[in-house]
Amino acid sequence: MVRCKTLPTCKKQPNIFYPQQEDDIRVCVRKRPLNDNEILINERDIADIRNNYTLKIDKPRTRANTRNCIERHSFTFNEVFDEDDNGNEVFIKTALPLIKFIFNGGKATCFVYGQSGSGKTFTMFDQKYGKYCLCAFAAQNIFTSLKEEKNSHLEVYVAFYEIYNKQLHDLLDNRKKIVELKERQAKNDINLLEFIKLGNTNRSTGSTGAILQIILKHKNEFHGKISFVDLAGNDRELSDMKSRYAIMEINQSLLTLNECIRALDQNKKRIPFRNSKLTQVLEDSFVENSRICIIATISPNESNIRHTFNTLRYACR
Ligand SMILES: Nc1ncnc2c1ncn2[C@@H]1O[C@H](COP(=O)(O)OP(=O)(O)OP(=O)(O)O)[C@@H](O)[C@H]1O
Repeated sequence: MVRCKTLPTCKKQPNIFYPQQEDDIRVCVRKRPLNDNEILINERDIADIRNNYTLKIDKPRTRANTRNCIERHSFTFNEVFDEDDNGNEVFIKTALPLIKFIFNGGKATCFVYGQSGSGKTFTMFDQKYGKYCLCAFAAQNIFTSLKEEKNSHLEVYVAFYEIYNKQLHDLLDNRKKIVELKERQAKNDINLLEFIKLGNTNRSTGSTGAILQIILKHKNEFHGKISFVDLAGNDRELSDMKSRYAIMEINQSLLTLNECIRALDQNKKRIPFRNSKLTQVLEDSFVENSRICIIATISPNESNIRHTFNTLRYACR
C-alpha cells in the first residue's frame, strides 16, 4: 500500500468554497472521531480542522501521468467542531443563541445534516449519553431562563414527530398519523427530557426527518419556538427498491430545504416551501423573525470521502 505521507501535494490551486456569513443563517460543521472499525482497518483521517472556521480535506487523486497526489480542498464555515469538542461547546455556539432569540419572540430552527453514521443523532438527540446532546442542553437552558423574572410568565410546550412518506407521525403517541401537531406541556427540564426520550424510542428508519419543537407560550398565546430537525442521511440511494419512494421523498426534501434556505438568504419574496412536506411543516423557519443554524456532520475516514464532499458542498451552498 502506498503511504499517503509520501505522496506529493498537488500543485493545482485548491478549490475554496465560502458559505454565507449572515447571522440569520449560520452553517457549522462537526467532525466525529474515527470509530473502532475504521481504526482497526487503518483508515486514514482525511479531515484536518485548521481552526474554528476552516477545514481542509485531503483528496487522493491520480494525475494524467498516472502518478498519485493529494488534492487539498479548503472549506470555511461559521464554526467547525473537531472530534474533541464536546456537546456543551457545540451547544454554546449553535443552539444557545437560538434559545436567546426565541425568548425574544423569534422562531428558530436547528438542522443536523449529513451522511448516515456521521453523528447527526449523536449531536441532536443522543440516546445513549442523553445529557450531552443539543436537546438536553436546550431543555436545561430553557427552564433556567424561565426562572428569570422577565420570563416567568411563559410556559413550555413540546411536539415531536417524524415525516414518513409525506405523512406526519406523532412520536409522542406511538407514531400515530396526525394532520395537526399535538403539543404537550412540559413542566420542567426532566419532564421535557422524558418527552424527548420517548419520542426517540418511537423513531423509524427511512423517515425524511424527526422534528422536535419546543414552544414558549403565555396564556395559550404563542411567544417563541425552536425546532430541532434531525434530517435523514444524505447518502441514501435508489438501489433499495423497497424504500424507493421514501428515498425519493428524502432527496426531494433535502433539495427543497436547500432552495428555501437560499431563497431566504437572498431575501426572495417567494420561498418554495410548498415543494416538500418537510419545508411545509417548517414554513415558520422561512418567514420573518426567524433564524436558522445548520450543523453538517461528517465522517473523517477516507472511504467516506464522496459523502463528506457532498455534505460540505451542500452546507456551503
Ligand atoms: N462527535 C462524536 N463523538 C463520539 N462518537 C460519535 C460522535 N458522533 C457520532 N458518534 C458515534 O457514531 C455512531 C453513529 O452516530 P449517529 O447514530 O449519531 O449517526 P447518524 O448520522 O444519526 O446516522 P443515521 O443517519 O444512520 O441515523 C454512534 O455510535 C455515535 O455514538
